[in-house]
Amino acid sequence: MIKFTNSYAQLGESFFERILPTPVTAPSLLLWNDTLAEQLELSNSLRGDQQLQAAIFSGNQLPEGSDSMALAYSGHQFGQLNPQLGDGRAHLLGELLDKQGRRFDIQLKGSGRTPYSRQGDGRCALGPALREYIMSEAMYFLGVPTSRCLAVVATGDPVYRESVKPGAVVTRIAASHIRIGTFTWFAIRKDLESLSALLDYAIVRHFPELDNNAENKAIAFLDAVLERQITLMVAWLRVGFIHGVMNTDNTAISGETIDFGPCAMMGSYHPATVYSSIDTQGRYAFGNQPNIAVWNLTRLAECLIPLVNTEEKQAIASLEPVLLSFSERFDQAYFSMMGAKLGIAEITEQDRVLIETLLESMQSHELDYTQTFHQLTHSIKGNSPLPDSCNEWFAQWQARLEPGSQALMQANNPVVIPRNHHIESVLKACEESGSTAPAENILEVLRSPYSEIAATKDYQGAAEDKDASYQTFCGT
Ligand SMILES: Nc1ncnc2c1ncn2[C@@H]1O[C@H](COP(=O)(O)OP(=O)(O)OP(=O)(O)O)[C@@H](O)[C@H]1O
Ligand SMILES: [Mg+2]
Repeated sequence: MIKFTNSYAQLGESFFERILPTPVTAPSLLLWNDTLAEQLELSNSLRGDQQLQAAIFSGNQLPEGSDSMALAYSGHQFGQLNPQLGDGRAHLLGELLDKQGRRFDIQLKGSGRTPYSRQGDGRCALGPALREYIMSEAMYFLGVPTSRCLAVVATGDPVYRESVKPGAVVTRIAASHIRIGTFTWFAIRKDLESLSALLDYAIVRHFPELDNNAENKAIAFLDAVLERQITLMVAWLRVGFIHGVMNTDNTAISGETIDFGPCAMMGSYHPATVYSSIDTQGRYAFGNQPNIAVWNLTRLAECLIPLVNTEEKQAIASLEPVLLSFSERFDQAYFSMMGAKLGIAEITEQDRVLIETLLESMQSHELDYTQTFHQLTHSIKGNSPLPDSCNEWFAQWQARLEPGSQALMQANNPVVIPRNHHIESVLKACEESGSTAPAENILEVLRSPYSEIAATKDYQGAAEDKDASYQTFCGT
């Protein structure tokens, strides 16, 4: 038996709608994350029974102890408030404790309509389900805080997008699904009781080190969420990740990456890199992500105002310094990370110049972000892999290196990332052949992104056109 617990359900009816997944015609298990299943102690109860796994993780069979629900949340989408979002195609089955006692949500995505579906069909196409699985797995092994996937189950039903696609349900595991938009849901409805209960719950679940009885707990909470967002942004910037749709409904309080809809990896270094077809203004461009994180945190701070002080002005005066601290704290964390990418453990003012100069050259020469740092890692005692105009920079950098530099660089510079064109061709191959072998092959490589295995070289190459024409799409 799966040992579900349902702590979120205890928050009460204003937080969700109880709703069962809609059954599918012919569930068949495509991907199964054995290590994750093991970590969640699921393996014994499922006994490697693929039919049972397919039945449960398509939504056809509700496991005992599960309390299936769609969660309520709002969200600022591209800066505009959408008060009425919520899980329109997802069902939280319940929570599981892993071997270390950490609590995780088990959620189906693509599992049918809910009261929050609006015009949507509640479904997910196979390609995006596989994409979410592969990308989140890659991020996890790159060392980026992220939700993960346990399974992808084909439904046997068509989904209607720009063309007819095979449908799938993806099972997501996350530290929780509390989003900034969850706070917004209650704040804009002026439901202070629920808002306050949500804050208490989020503190217990994600920040147990904070004192839930402290008078200033909302401020301490904002500070803790902000710290996790800084860690997340720095991790994204380290590996070249572009989330693509950093709306407040896609920003988890836990600080994990969630929603891999239109995400992509940057090829050639340029802070303005955008691949999402709907992000015409570059709001969610690679280098703009930290700015958006602050923007999103400001929306969270607004929700917290009534919990800080009945005097709005005083509440704002207490919350504002936390938001204002982002810039300096992020700056420190960012340059420290970039220093590590260059093998420098403790960076100085001069090192900052060294970092910025390199980035400028990479931008003007359109150098590949991942390949350049990987090559630098291997050129510590060798020749420069950079264009001749960077020779002076290269000499300065080499002179700055320390005994631990190479190990530091190896730990911070992946040898392989889930490159856009490789991911797309894997998804296409899976869709056309009906086999998941191409996905399993790339996953094997992406699960050791800091060391080269036999197949790594097949996935290291940049796209011929440097992704100039690459586009990602939302709502798939
Ligand atoms: N096919 C669909 N049917 C119903 N609702 C949908 C569908 N696709 C997206 N939505 C809803 O639209 C909103 C925005 O979608 P978005 O693409 O950000 O999220 P998502 O990928 O579905 O889910 P998540 O953020 O949980 O990963 C969400 O409320 C989502 O539930
Ligand atoms: Mg979303």
